[in-house]
Amino acid sequence: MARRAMALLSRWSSRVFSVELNGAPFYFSIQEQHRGGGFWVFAEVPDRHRCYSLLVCSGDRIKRVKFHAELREKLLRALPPDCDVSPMSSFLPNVKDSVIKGYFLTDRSESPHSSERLLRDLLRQDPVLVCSYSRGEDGQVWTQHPWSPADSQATKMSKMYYVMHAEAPEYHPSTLSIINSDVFYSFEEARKVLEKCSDIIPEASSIMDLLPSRVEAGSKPDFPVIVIEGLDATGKTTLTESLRDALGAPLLRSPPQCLSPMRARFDQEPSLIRRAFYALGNYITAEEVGREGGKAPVIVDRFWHSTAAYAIATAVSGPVCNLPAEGSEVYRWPSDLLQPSLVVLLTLDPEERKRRLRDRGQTKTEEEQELDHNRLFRLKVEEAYRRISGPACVTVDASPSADQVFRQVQLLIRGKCHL
Ligand SMILES: Nc1ncnc2c1ncn2[C@@H]1O[C@H](COP(=O)(O)OP(=O)(O)OP(=O)(O)O)[C@@H](O)[C@H]1O
Ligand SMILES: Nc1ccn([C@H]2C[C@H](O)[C@@H](COP(=O)(O)O)O2)c(=O)n1
Repeated sequence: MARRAMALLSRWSSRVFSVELNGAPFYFSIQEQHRGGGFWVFAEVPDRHRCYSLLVCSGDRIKRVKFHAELREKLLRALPPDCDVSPMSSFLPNVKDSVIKGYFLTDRSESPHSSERLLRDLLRQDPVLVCSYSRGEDGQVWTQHPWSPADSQATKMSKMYYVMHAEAPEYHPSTLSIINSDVFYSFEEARKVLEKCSDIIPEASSIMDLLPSRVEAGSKPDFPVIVIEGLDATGKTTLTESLRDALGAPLLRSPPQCLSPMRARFDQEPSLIRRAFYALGNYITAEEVGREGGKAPVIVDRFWHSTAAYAIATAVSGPVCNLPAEGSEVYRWPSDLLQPSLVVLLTLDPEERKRRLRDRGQTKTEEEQELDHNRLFRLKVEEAYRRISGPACVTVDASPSADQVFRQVQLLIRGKCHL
C-alpha cells in the first residue's frame, strides 16, 4: 500500500480535489508556495471545526472499490456524531484512470482525539491516504497536510500545501474513469473483473461457467434482432410479449434467465463489479440471440443500451449537462457485441410512469427507486440512452394505449426490418 500511496504523492500537487457538499461539487487544487487567494469552500468552516480527507489508494482495483464502499459505513459507525462525511475524489486533469475516491470529513466535536485516533488506525491498517487541513493565523489561508503513509505512528508529514480554489474541469471528473470501470466495451474487460473477484464472491465463479467460450465480433444472425429499451414501467414487458406473439419470435432478456439467481447479490456490489455482471449478461444473451436468430426474428427486453445508460447516469453526479458530450467515446457500442437490427426506446411522461408503477405495485431495485426520487437521475438515464450510437435507438412515445404503441412499433419493424 505504501508504494502505491508514495506513487500518488509523487504527483500530488498536480491533482485537483473535488468535495461534494450538499450534492454540489467544489473543486480545489494545492500549491507548494502560497501565491495569494484563499479557498472559499473552507471559508464556510467555523473556527473550531477541523477538516480531513481520506482517499482510497489500493493498487488492486477490486480491493479498492470494495474498501471504498466499506469505508463510508466504517466512518459513519465510528466517528463522533458531530462529524460530517461527504464524498470526495481527486484526479489529474485530463488523465484517464487517475481518479481516486474517498471522503471529506468536517469534525465539529470538542476534541480532535476520537476522529484522529480513528484516522490513524485506518492509515495503519487500510489502503488510505489521510490529509488534515488547517486554517492559517489570518483565518483565510488553508493548508493541506498529508499524513505519512509509511510511518505506522502516522504523524503528519512535514510537507504541506496551500489550498486554492480551482475551476470546475471542462469534463466531469468521473468521465475520466467510466471506460472499463462503469461501462465495459469488450467481453474480455468485463470477464477479467468477475474472474478477479471470484475468490471473494462465490457467485462470480458460477457465472464464469455460463459465459460464452468465445465471442465472435461482427457476427450477425440471419433474422432481425429487435431490442426494446426504456425506464422501468414504460411498457417493455407488455410490448415485447405482444411482439413475440405477433411475430412468432422468441423473447429473450438481458440479464438472461440463467443469471436471475445471482442478480440480487451483484446489485449490492460496488459499481465496477455490478456493471461487469450486467455487461456479461449481454454477452450471454447475445449468444442466445445468435442461436435463435438463425431460425426466426428475435425480440430482446433490455440490452446494452440499458447497461451503459444506467451506468453512465450513476457515475456522473449532478445535472444532465455533466454527462459526456454527444459523440463521446463512452457512448460507442462494444465492437465485439452483437448489433441489433433495431433498438426502440419507449419514453413516458414521469407522472404516467409513476402511475403505472403504482398500479403494478411490485418491488423495485434500489436503482429503480432512485429513478422515482431523483428527477436528475431519470433525465440522465434517458439522455444517455439517446446518445448511445451504433445502433442508436428510435424513440417511441409509450403514453398511448398498449395496442397503439404495439402498432407504432410494428410499423417501425416493417420499415426497418422488412417483417
Ligand atoms: N401503453 C400502456 N398504457 C397503459 N398501461 C400500460 C401500457 N403499457 C404497459 N402498461 C401497464 O404499465 C405497467 C408497466 O408495464 P410493463 O410491466 O410492461 O413495463 P416494463 O417497462 O416492462 O417495466 P420493468 O422494466 O419494470 O419490467 C403494467 O401494469 C402494464 O400493464
Ligand atoms: N441489460 C441490462 C438490464 C438491466 N440493467 C440494470 C439497470 C437497472 O439498474 C436495472 C433495471 O432492470 P429491470 O429491473 O427493469 O429488469 O438493471 C442493466 O444494467 N443492463
